[in-house]
Amino acid sequence: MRPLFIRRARQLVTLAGSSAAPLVREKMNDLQIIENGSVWIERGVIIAVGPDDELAHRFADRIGEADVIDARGKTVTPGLIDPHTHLVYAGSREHEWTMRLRGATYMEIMNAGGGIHATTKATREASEEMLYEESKRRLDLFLLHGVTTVEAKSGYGLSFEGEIKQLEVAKRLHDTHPVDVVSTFLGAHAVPPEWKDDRDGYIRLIMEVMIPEVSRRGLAEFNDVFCERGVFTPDEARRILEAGKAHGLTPKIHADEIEPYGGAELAAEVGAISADHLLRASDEGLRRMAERGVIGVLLPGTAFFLMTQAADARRLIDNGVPVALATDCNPGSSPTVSLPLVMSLACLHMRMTPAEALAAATINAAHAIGRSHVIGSLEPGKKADLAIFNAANYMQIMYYYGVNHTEMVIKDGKIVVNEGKVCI
Ligand SMILES: N=CN[C@@H](CCC(=O)O)C(=O)O
Ligand SMILES: [Zn+2]
Repeated sequence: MRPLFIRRARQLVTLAGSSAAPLVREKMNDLQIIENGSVWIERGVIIAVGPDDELAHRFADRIGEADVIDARGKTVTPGLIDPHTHLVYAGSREHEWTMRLRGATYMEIMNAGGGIHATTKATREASEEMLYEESKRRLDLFLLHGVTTVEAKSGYGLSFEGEIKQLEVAKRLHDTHPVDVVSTFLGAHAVPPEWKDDRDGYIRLIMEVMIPEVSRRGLAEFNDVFCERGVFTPDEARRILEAGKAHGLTPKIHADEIEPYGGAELAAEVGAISADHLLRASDEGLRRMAERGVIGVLLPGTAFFLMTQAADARRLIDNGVPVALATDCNPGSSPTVSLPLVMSLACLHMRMTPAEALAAATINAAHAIGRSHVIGSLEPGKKADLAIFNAANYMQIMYYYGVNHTEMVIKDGKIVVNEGKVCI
């Protein structure tokens, strides 16, 4: 494999120096930008990052053996990282969207057997092959938007076989697709209809059968619960998350999305790596999250698509909670793969600065999935995962909202998107 030399980026956004701890408060605005910057890559790893003249001098006698990418006029960033998706599912729910547009609420639709239950039915019925193909198409689209790593949750199987099938598909996608897929077990996404009259039986199935087997097979690193009134209570969530911990699965929580429910407090109590959604989190919950270093993963695309007030990102940032951003890609509340659009929404609906949004979708997102030592910034020794945007500066990636500026994506040192097309 020839070395790769990316040269003379108008802005090379490195986010260097934050691998040990996520960026918080004002530090989220410090992107460590190099003007006219270059990157030298060998065998999939970043070897050097710096001003072009410095690197041209250092590698002068090796430039001839390298593939050179001219990034003049472009903005180069770490590959974007999406730390909250429901990537693997079958079917779609546009008819429910129409019902919501006519006034039905998300929870009403779910309680009437639609929502998560509808996607669970479709996902259970899909063959592993169909599930793989549908999810692979979505993963291609993520890549085309500059995303090189996604977290992917199960939670549409809601049975032993169904959950394992989803996680197996996620693993196969990770093994076969350039985008890295990091798996989270979400057996506690909803109580499936067949367990309606014995919810404790379902919770015990999760704790005593699913979690041990998911862990034994190495199918997930994280364990998540949809902790919301009418779904799983904080006490139930605590039991499930503690059971996961006992089997080496790190907790994550869907917390305080629809009403204040103690999810943020629980995230801090169990030592979750992240608490996600947080639209209605209490001040006390956020204070405890900041104290324990729990990342707040915010999902402004979900609030936008559910037509509700977005999370108060400023309140999180001012309280010292490290913030990451994600698409929440799923067929019910956020059917998008565009992390750049989510970054625009973070600015427009949550008043994050473009710098904060980019930090939240790179290094802080890496922290939210326990990968900050390998991805999320452009530094020697890290994976060579980069996105090249047809934008004169990082702000334009978000300012021209709804436009996909991704021109090239480098994954593990290989060009996998060129001129806006997947070229694997
Ligand atoms: N809130 C719960 N889970 C998903 C939605 C899943 C669905 O509607 O299918 C979310 O994060 O928004
Ligand atoms: Zn979710």
